[in-house]
Amino acid sequence: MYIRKLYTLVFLRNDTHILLGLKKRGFGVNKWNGFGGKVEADETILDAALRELKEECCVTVDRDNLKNIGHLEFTFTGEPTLMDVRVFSATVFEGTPTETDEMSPKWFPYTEIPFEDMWPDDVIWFPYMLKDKLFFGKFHYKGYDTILNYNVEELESM
Ligand SMILES: Cc1cc(-c2ccco2)c2oc(N)nc2c1
Repeated sequence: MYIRKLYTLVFLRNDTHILLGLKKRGFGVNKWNGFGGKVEADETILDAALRELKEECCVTVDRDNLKNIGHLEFTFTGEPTLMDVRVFSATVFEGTPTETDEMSPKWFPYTEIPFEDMWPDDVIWFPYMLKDKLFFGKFHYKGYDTILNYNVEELESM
């Protein structure tokens, strides 16, 4: 029986590049990732995704243009929390990605995604995202660097 905590992760994409942010502090520091964070008690998951994106890189997305593309669950040996991460992507957005206290944004060609400086699960589920397939992945970590076991499946709908 886990304590489920909701998080969001947003990826901005165009035909050739994906926007990643280098986390400058806190959880996942020094890893490239999408933009996101905790869903607060007083907000919807979608509002949290839009809020975190704006806070972390000054970009705004119309909620109609934010697509829920995946769902990830992370558990950790010896810890009671389950991180329930809702993954979104957008191709239409307003504003220029700008560095903040939290994140340093950078556009990466799809052929140059820096997996060695990202969470170890990313290399496993990114291919689903990059092929525009909906996905559900469960990862059980030992610490924050080692995946003990995982499962990823393609979904017909979220
Ligand atoms: C354990 C873990 C957590 C997250 C996370 C924290 C907040 C939003 O996502 C990840 O993100 C990615 N790409 N792998 C991740 C692994």
